[in-house]
Amino acid sequence: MRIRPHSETWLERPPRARMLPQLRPWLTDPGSLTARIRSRCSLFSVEVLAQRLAVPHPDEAALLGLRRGELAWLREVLLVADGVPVVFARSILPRHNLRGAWILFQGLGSRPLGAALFADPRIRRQPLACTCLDRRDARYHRASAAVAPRRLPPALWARRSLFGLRGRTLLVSEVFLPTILELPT
Ligand SMILES: C=C(O[C@@H]1C=C(C(=O)O)C=C[C@H]1O)C(=O)O
Repeated sequence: MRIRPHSETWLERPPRARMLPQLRPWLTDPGSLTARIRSRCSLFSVEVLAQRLAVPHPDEAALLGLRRGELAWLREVLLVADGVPVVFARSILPRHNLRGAWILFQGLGSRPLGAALFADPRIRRQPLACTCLDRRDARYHRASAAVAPRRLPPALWARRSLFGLRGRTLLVSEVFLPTILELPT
């Protein structure tokens, strides 16, 4: 089934009307998501799903200043709290960024990207934006495949932001699975 690129709208602030109040802090906390989850569970882990060259989603490419169809480094993971996946995360790094400052991307393995990003005072996070991804978006299906056979609701809230280090940029997107609400807010 071909999923046509869907141009969703990324909002600066989550709409109050369409969102469970307990989800809102997860979408707006500017700190490390890894740290926030770790502080709310006993056992945290990162399940690496993919780490390879790939063509970003059109709106990801636009945000990173890449041409449509231009390859970039993709890392997709599940953040797992006490054995339960709670976030599907997708990070995109332009290929020319891999050398030098961003070499960390390659050596991470199952260590959380956030632990490296937030440990470096030189790294700057740009403002968060959020959207609701549904079956029209290929990333919804990536998240759905990652958690199968667990079923997902028809739409998932997600957030994203750019990280910058010496003019190089990394785009981190985080899709919140319904199980995130089982953690203390
Ligand atoms: C940016 C962070 O890193 C988290 C860990 C990721 C990974 O290991 O690939 C990806 C996205 C984030 O949810 C964070 O902790 O805030």
